[in-house]
Amino acid sequence: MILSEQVISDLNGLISQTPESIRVDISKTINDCAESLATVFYEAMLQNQLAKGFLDHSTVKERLHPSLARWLRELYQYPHPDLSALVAHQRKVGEIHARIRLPLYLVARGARILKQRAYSELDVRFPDKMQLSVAIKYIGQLMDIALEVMSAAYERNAERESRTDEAYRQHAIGQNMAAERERQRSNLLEWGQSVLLSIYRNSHAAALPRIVSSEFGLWLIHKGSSMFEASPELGEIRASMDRLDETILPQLQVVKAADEQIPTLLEALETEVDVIKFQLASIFDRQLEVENGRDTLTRLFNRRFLPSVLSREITLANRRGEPFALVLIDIDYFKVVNDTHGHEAGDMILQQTAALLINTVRSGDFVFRYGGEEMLVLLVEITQEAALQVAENIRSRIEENRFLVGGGQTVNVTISSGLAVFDGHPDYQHLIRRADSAMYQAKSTGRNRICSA
Ligand SMILES: Nc1nc2c(ncn2[C@@H]2O[C@H](COP(=O)(O)OP(=O)(O)OP(=O)(O)O)[C@@H](O)[C@H]2O)c(=O)[nH]1
Repeated sequence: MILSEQVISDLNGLISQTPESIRVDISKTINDCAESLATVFYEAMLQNQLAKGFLDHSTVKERLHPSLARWLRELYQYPHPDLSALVAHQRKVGEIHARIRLPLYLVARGARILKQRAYSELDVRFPDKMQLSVAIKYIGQLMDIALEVMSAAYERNAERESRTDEAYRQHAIGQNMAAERERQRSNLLEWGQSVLLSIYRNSHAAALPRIVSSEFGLWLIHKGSSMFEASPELGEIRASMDRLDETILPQLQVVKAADEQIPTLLEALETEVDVIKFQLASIFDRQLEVENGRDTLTRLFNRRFLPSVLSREITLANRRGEPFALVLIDIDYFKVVNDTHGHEAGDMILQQTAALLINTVRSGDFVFRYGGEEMLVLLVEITQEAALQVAENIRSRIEENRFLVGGGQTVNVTISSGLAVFDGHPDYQHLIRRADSAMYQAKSTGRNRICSA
């Protein structure tokens, strides 16, 4: 049964369980106090700092109050003219909440406030305790059902929006990073020069160009911040920009051409520009490294994509009833290999290990570079027995392989693996933790072996 059918059947159940006389009285009660409920709701929500951000706009204020009162009257109307229209309306409300990105917990908080207030109204209107308890149940359950429909619609929409956000981010990232890096670097330097030129020409008393409105500043705020979302460098760049615009430029603005303060201020300006230059280079370099989600050394999938892939595989495994498996692989004594043959040799071994893994698994499987010398293989639609077979195949092929390390030399390495088959737990971290402890068990029981979680 799809959600709306289920909900309509629940609504019908609730209505038929609740005596008509009570539904009539509730409808009257809510009708009478809808305005005051909306007022209480609004006052309580405005005390919440976050809710305030969503509601404290005059248009919202003017509209929300009457529309909340209308919504309450419709929800508790007697008789309900059309349940599917009522459900469709709740869905629409959920979609609006998703569009404005109103957090779900605030909606739940709002519903709680309304229920509490409505219950105290009922206390007055239903002196009979038995009737009061039926009325409370009716009010509470009906609001819970409305909330359930809203949440489902909310989730669907929020997911769609976040997919679009991600697609946009990927598109932005997909642009020519190397060219963009040079362009923004030169925009930044150009801004610095324009400040110097204004001072040199002594025309700076009028206005020095603020970095935030420069070509570089506009790019950073409108494009850079979505391309490099959540990078720590962004915060550093913004802080430097603020110091430039709020402290250094205003001071430069008021000094005279020959003022001896000028060199100190220009030095401070140069330092901030250097900070931005450095952070910008590091942010771009990291992004270039990620290059379409592949690790630059091994060309394997980057670990960054692991949560997305695992969440998707868990959904697929549940839907198709076919488990998948993780094999966490760690090269044994890799530090010794590095120390003996050099870091470059180590890099070459990592590359050859990655190629061997890719050539051993099916094309529907995934291979990630999990850490320095750790790789993670995700085997789709597989049983425990078959996964163990694949892991053993990988182990023996690595053991037998002669890895080239330059200068015509070859070395042998072994790996320790931890195998964990999806056990139905919805949190992917749980599966990774199981593979991880199995791998440690393989290490502690002698290496060059596979342990199952
Ligand atoms: N060449 C190279 N070495 C790396 C890379 N990433 C990590 N390493 C090295 O891998 C080594 C891992 O060492 P440890 O974690 O101590 O483990 P181990 O020597 O492999 O020993 P066991 O795992 O206990 O068998 C460290 O020396 C890292 O420097 C890389 O990209 N290239």
